[in-house]
Amino acid sequence: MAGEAPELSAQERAGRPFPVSWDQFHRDCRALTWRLNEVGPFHAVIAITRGGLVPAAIVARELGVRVIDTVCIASYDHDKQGDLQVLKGISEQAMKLGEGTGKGLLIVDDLVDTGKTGKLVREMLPDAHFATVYAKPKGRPLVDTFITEVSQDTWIFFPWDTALSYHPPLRDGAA
Ligand SMILES: O=P(O)(O)OC[C@H]1O[C@H](OP(=O)(O)OP(=O)(O)O)[C@H](O)[C@@H]1O
Ligand code: HPA
Ligand SMILES: [Mg+2]
Repeated sequence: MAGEAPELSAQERAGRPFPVSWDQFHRDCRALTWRLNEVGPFHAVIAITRGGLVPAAIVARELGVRVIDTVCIASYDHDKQGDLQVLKGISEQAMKLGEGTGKGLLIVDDLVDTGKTGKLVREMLPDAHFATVYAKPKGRPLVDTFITEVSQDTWIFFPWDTALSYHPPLRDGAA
C-alpha cells in the first residue's frame, strides 16, 4: 500500500551488531565443550544445518564423538525469517542411537534467536540435550547449555558470513 513503511528485516530491527571472529568462535565452542563434558557422554551429535555444522565439528572433536548427523532446516532468507522447512530429518541410525526420543544425543546449533528452529528439533528429539554457542532471550528457555547471551536486538555476524573490510574512524575527518 502507498505510504506504508517497508517491513524491517530481523537485522534492521536488531540495532546492535555483534561480530564474531573465527578465534572468538573457536574459543566459545571450546568453552561450550567444557560445560557439555560434565553432562555427557553422548552417542552422537546432531548438527542443525547449516550454522550448527561449524560448532558441531569443534564440539565433536573435543568430546571424541565420531557419529555426526544433520537435521537440515531452512528458515531465514539472509535475515528475514519465513516458514520453517525441514529439508532432511534425522537419520534412522541416529534415531536408534537415541532410543527413538533422542536420549544420549547432543543437538548443536550456532544460536537460538526466536527459538522456532530449536523448538522444531526438540519436538523431534524431546530427550536430547540441546546446546548452542549463543542465545537470545526469546530462544533461551529452549536451550540446555549455551555460552553467551546477547540481547534480542543484537544481530550476530558469524565469521563464515563476513569478510575483513575497511572501517572509517569514529570521528569525521580523522582518517
Ligand atoms: O531461533 P530462530 O529464530 O529459529 O533462529 C535460529 C536459527 O537461524 C539460523 O539458521 P538459518 O535458518 O538462518 O539457516 P542457516 O543455519 O543455514 O544459516 C541459525 O543458524 C539458527 O539455526
Ligand atoms: N545472526 C545470524 N543468523 C541469525 C541470527 C543472528 O543474530 N538470528 C537468526 N539467524
Ligand atoms: Mg541455522
